[in-house]
Amino acid sequence: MMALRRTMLYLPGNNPNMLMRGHLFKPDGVILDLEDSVSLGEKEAARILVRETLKNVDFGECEVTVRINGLDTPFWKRDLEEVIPWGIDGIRVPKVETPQDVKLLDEAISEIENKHNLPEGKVQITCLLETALGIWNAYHIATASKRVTAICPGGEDLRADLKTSRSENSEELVGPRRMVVLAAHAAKVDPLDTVFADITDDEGLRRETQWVKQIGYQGKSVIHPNQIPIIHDVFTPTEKEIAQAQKIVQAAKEAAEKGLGAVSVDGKMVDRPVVKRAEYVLQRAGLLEGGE
Ligand SMILES: CC(C)(COP(=O)(O)OP(=O)(O)OC[C@H]1O[C@@H](n2cnc3c(N)ncnc32)[C@H](O)[C@@H]1OP(=O)(O)O)[C@@H](O)C(=O)NCCC(=O)NCCSC(=O)C[C@@](O)(CC(=O)O)C(=O)O
Ligand SMILES: [Mg+2]
Repeated sequence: MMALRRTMLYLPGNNPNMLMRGHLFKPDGVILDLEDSVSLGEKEAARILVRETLKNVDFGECEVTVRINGLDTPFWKRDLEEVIPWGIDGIRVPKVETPQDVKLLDEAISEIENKHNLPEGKVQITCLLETALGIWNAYHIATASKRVTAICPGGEDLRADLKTSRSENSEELVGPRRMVVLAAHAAKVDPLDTVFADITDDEGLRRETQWVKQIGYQGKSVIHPNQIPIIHDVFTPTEKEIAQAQKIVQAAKEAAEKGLGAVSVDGKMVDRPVVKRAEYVLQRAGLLEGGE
């Protein structure tokens, strides 16, 4: 079945309560964070805490990712060495700007996998694109290694790099978000959206999530457990959508049996792209095998 990444919850690497309990809120994934939620003075202690959490906590069905420090810092290699041996699903790497960044990371991960006799290539990479250069290079970054399975705009850092600020409708992120989603689909990796910073604005979160879903995103990073049900609600097909998709798939099947390409359902043309979209709805609902 299609692996869902509707919500990826950040767990600050210096907060034992959040590290141990985050998965209980049932996000699709958790991101144990060693980067921007941890101050410079706490980097070493957080790395140890994150390692111990990985060793001792059963995260159940959650995808487990660690956000390491940037490749331009003295921390990232030690971060990798401490977390990769403990069976994580992936590394989230911040502020990626070029395909060379990805290659460097890929090689460093392979070295650690080999050293610990782990199957090479199992650890996936999610790239955060948080500068204008990173956004510009999105497709080349997404295709720089087979390990890359997702790319995400990093809205907060991006606003800083673009020398702008957070506006009510995040207009400043429209272009970057569209570039990332296009690059992700071209590269056949998951486009995952950035965080919504106002943890009290449920309506704003719902509106933003509906918009990013509409332009092709498959999920969103999350900073507070209260955001999870809202985002799941938006990204989970409704009963009405499922019923419509089943009707379309059934009509297409019957048409194919009669040797027809296009048919109409409820007065609207159903051809191959419409069927593909309906199949995608059923895959997201866990009712059809397949999908990336
Ligand atoms: C905002 C706040 C301080 C509020 O806390 P408060 O404690 O006041 O909230 P309360 O409402 O009191 O919490 C009620 C209960 O939920 C628990 N609880 C809360 N949050 C939880 C959580 N995350 N995980 C597990 N548990 C949680 C809490 O422990 C309590 O549990 P309990 O006491 O047992 O009842 C807290 O949420 C928080 O720290 N969030 C994560 C912040 C973070 O990681 N930032 C970095 C990642 S973004 C970034 O880097 C930008 C980016 O790079 C990224 C990109 O786009 O990807 C870019 O550039 O854009
Ligand atoms: Mg950031």
